[in-house]
Amino acid sequence: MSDRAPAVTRSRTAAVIPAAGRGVRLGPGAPKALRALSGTPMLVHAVRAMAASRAVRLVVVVAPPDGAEEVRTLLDAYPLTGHDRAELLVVPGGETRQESVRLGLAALPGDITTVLVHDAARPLVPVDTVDAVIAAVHDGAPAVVPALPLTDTVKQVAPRTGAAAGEPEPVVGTPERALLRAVQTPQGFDRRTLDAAHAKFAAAEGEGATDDAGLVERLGSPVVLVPGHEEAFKVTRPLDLVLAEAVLARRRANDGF
Ligand SMILES: Nc1ccn([C@@H]2O[C@H](COP(=O)(O)OP(=O)(O)OP(=O)(O)O)[C@@H](O)[C@H]2O)c(=O)n1
Ligand SMILES: C[C@](O)(CO)[C@H](O)COP(=O)(O)O
Repeated sequence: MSDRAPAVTRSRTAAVIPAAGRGVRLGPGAPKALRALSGTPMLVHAVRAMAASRAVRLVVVVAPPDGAEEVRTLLDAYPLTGHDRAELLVVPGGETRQESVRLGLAALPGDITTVLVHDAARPLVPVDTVDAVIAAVHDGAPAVVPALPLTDTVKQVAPRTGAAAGEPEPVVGTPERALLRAVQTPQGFDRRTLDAAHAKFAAAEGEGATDDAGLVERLGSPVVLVPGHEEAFKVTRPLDLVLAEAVLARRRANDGF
């Protein structure tokens, strides 16, 4: 666990965890955040990952719109202990990730100045990555994103409507891979910057903003990257569950996690 964040900043940093998605790409079953990894709900892993940072005083979990009570009950069964003892709030979410984050931000107390936004679907992010994001915000960056270089080459295609799935798609370009990064969460923000971005672009809900830093970019504010971590991958498809179980098994074997 990092001790980089001084105690004085602890009271001003909060994490918002959007956890209101269905997990359609994971296949049928409970909402994704409530599914178990090594016997513990994915959301609990994500909450612990945020609370593991000494800088994080409050974690706001954004639950499915009709599931806030169920999520509160679930989290009560996994109390935070020791270094992880942050305050926990649960609020109902919305129809899109952007709307869910906006509802989470609305629940933050007025004295919070630094906000992390972290997908429940990235349950295994290491605390050193969390602390690196927080440290960069505290050093003055208004928006900080953990990111990794790509391993696949990426092709660009033209926007198409009505094409059948699996139909061959014409390629229109190949962006230079060395200039691309795959971005993760937690993304960290100066609270006023993130509030302004969500307020200004609320009307654009569902129109292509796939992360919060993207809204800050649209504001014209600078966004910087810090190194991400391969264990911060997003559990999206069934194979990702296999990888997550393998990571947890390796952690147990290495250090009794
Ligand atoms: N209306 C929504 C949609 C998504 N999310 C959250 O945003 C994060 C990233 O979304 P994603 O991985 O796409 O999750 P789902 O939307 O659940 O997945 P899918 O698109 O496969 O249904 C997840 O923690 C998810 O719970 C949310 O809080 N509210
Ligand atoms: C925020 C994010 O995790 C950054 O990679 C990602 O954009 C979320 O996308 P999703 O389609 O909602 O999973």
